[in-house]
Amino acid sequence: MATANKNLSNYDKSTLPKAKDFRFGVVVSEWNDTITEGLYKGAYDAFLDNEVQDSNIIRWNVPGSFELIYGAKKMLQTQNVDAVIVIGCVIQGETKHFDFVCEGVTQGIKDLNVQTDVPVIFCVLTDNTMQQSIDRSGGIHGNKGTEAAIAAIKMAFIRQQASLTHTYDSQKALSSGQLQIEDLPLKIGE
Ligand SMILES: Nc1c(NC[C@H](O)[C@H](O)[C@H](O)CO)[nH]c(=O)[nH]c1=O
Ligand SMILES: CC(=O)[C@@H](O)COP(=O)(O)O
Repeated sequence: MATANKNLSNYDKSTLPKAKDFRFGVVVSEWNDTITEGLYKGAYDAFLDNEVQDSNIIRWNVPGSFELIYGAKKMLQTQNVDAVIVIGCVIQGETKHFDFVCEGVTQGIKDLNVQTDVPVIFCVLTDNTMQQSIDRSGGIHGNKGTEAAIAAIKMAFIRQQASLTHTYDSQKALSSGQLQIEDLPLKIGE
């Protein structure tokens, strides 16, 4: 559904997982900073509205959207976070640079979601005009930053549940005798 048909920034807190104990990283591009600051405010306000503690929101800035990839990689490698949001705003200029930046960031963030265990939420506007960016960072079409924070809360919960499920299954199988210790994958140094 196109954003123009529905403001996706409205959410019902009662339907969301409890986020009080989650820690979130947010990597923010400085390109088009009037837009990225609006996106960040949307995300930050949504986190606080869902009882995320200010001290559990870690913000780093990077020069442009292409650097969001490296920034997110170092964030999840060095910080104990349950999810990361990358915030950027790429606006079409005169050349094909827009295409390469957008594709590069998209693929890079996708790779991080495949290769690492921490969800990285894609909050990068790829707009034709500044007005489209204004409309989606707290304007008539809502705030993609708000949507990203809600997605981050949901994905952090999924990650938490998945780890519990994995641990529970193996312990349950072991205690019930269905599974012998030698059947478990050999883990060195854990
Ligand atoms: N034109 C935009 C850029 N371009 C800069 C790149 O993201 C990158 O920082 C540069 O190529 C150096 O690696 N970045 C945006 O975030 N938004 C733009 O509209
Ligand atoms: C996405 C960009 O890098 C772009 O805004 C730069 O503008 P131009 O294509 O006119 O050099």
